[in-house]
Amino acid sequence: MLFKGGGLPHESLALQEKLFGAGPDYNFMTRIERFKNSLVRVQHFIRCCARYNLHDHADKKWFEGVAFPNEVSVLGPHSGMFIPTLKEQGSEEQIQKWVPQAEKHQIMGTYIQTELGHGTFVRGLETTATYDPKTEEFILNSPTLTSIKWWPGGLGRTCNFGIVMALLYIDGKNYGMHPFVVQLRSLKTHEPLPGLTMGDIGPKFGFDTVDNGYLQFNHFGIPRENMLMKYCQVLKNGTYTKQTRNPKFSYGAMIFVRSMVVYEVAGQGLAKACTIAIRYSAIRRQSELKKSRPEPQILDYQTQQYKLFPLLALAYAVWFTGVRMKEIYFMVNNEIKQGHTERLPELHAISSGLKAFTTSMASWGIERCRLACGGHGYSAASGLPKIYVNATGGCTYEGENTVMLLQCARFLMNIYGGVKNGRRPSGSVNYLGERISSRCTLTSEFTLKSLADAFKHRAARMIKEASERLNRLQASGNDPEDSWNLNSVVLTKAAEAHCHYYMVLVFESVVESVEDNCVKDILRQLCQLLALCGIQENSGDFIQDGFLNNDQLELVKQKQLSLLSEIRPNAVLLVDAFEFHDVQLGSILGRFDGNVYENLFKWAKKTPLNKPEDLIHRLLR
Ligand SMILES: CCCCCCCCCC/C=C\CCCCCCCC(=O)SCCNC(=O)CCNC(=O)[C@H](O)C(C)(C)COP(=O)(O)OP(=O)(O)OC[C@H]1O[C@@H](n2cnc3c(N)ncnc32)[C@H](O)[C@@H]1OP(=O)(O)O
Ligand SMILES: Cc1cc2nc3c(=O)[nH]c(=O)nc-3n(C[C@H](O)[C@H](O)[C@H](O)COP(=O)(O)OP(=O)(O)OC[C@H]3O[C@@H](n4cnc5c(N)ncnc54)[C@H](O)[C@@H]3O)c2cc1C
Repeated sequence: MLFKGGGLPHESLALQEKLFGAGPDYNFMTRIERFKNSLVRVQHFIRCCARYNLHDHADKKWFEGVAFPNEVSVLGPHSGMFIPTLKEQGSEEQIQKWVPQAEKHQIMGTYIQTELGHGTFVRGLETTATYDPKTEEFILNSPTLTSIKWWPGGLGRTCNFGIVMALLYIDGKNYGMHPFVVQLRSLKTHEPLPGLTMGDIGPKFGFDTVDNGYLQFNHFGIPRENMLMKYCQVLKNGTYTKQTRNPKFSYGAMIFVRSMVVYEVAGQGLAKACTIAIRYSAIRRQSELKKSRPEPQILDYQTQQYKLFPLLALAYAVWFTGVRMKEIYFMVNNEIKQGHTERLPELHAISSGLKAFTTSMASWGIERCRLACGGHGYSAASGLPKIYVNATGGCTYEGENTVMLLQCARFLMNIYGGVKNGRRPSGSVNYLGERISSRCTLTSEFTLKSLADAFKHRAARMIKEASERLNRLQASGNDPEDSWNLNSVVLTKAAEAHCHYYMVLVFESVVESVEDNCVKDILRQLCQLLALCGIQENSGDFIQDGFLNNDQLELVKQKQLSLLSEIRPNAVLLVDAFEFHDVQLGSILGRFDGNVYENLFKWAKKTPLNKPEDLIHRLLR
């Protein structure tokens, strides 16, 4: 209950739905079967929403976790991007027109931005929306091969609507990228409308249950009222008006999803992988620690603990950081709605930075969990391959991670430059205005404060050095853009250090807020381990300026190792506390009842390759 709040009743309801709990095994299906199966589940999910009166997004999420374990369904882009963009960018009239239909799933939409030639560089998108005052229509067109829309989830076969991001042209003038609501398929026949060429982009690394698609416009007309007009309007006669506003408001959908991904993708994915690997390591016995004694649980090997417990600590850290990220998003978004846009740059920076930092760490961590399960980890029965291929998508979608770190760094450079000119920073960067001690206060006690301070020192120093290096590159004759590029590796590392500090700080604040002393002690150990592993893995950053010395580094190593033994008795309980149901884990290795071998054997017998009458059998006979 530490994590889930009021979610459990909905989860139990979802688990009672036979269609979600049973059915064919995902691992034995072809891609088309996986997709069809997911659609059947989507329809059943929609029926459940009506039956149980599920309107609140959080309530629906509990159902989705059971209905679509470790995968994204076409409901992801619909409820995560289509509806939020309508709500955030539409006028009151437009919201009234489309949101109720979308929420009742009478129309299904997606977010159509990326093109064959451009994903990262949004200003390089080529799709045009040209206003024709005679017909009062926007004419959408794909002028080049590279302008074909490519990737949007649900576009291939499912969605009948989409929000298309396109360059607005009026009277030959380009007004930049704007969002347009576009009907894509007939509501009667589900066929693509004339003027549209569309389909699925083909098999991918993961995301089998999503029909990521392509879309080419051939001078396709949509009514004037279909441009989302909360912030900008095109009047009937073609006059363009806009509220005084930040032009980056049209990037709002991206900030929203980035903010959600930290918890929904990185936090959940890594916590599930740790649950599987740690439970399995308590079941699996191998080799001998002492002659003539029973084989130990592999979790008793220090090296196994060294692989898994830092990841467990990371899973908790990312989970807590994800919860905090969501809170910050909703807080700042409310401020923005009331006209206070001051914190938008910080929100953009922290959501970009944390999205990148946590999805990269989680992706790496999930793969480590798989390796820690030995041979059985390589089997699809472990559930880990599916978790990995879907979670690692988060490193690319919604802004490729390096690019996102550079956006975070850009903000950090702006803030640091401001501090040099006497401005006081606030929020997540207020430490850049502090006098940071160059003396390390770490002692063998390793208080959370002293650990967080070490990360603060590292982030502040790396940001300062990145800024100074940028200035030096410019002073030596490089233009600002070349200087940025020549400094970009250093900049991404500074952004990572900032995010790392933020994560340690969030974890520390959670530990401080816990009242139960026993829980507090255990969480403190995890937080210490997270921080100590961070110091050791990045030790160069901490010793480069003499902040940490060799003796202290030795203490760090010793404490890390002693924490492994301290955490061991609680390790299984700590993953059980995530409260994932077996259905959500989709893993034989991670089963709650521990019946691993018996079920692996049953599962293997069911594999389609063992069916007697098939082509392979005839060929081999
Ligand atoms: C309770 C509710 C729960 C709901 C749950 C929802 C569930 C969601 C979870 C989802 C889980 C799974 C679903 C997954 C489904 C997959 C969906 C994937 C969808 C997509 O991928 S959509 C396509 C996404 N595309 C991108 O992200 C493109 C990335 N590129 C960019 O964003 C930009 O091009 C850029 C890299 C940021 C550069 O932009 P630009 O060139 O315009 O800007 P500059 O670099 O020149 O900077 C200028 C200036 O603007 C600032 N800035 C940039 N972006 C923003 C922004 N978004 N907001 C505010 N400010 C921004 C920048 O910092 C500069 O500022 P400065 O001049 O320095 O002050
Ligand atoms: C599973 C999945 C689902 C998706 N769903 C959607 C969707 O629903 N809707 C939608 O519109 N899009 C969607 N996308 C597209 C996605 O948003 C883009 O793929 C993503 O933004 C990355 O852009 P890109 O493909 O252009 O990468 P590229 O920019 O081509 O990246 C390639 C490499 O170039 C580097 N690079 C690029 N620019 C810079 C730079 N300025 N500085 C330094 N390095 C740089 C990157 O770091 C990376 O290493 C999806 C993608 C995936 C994988």
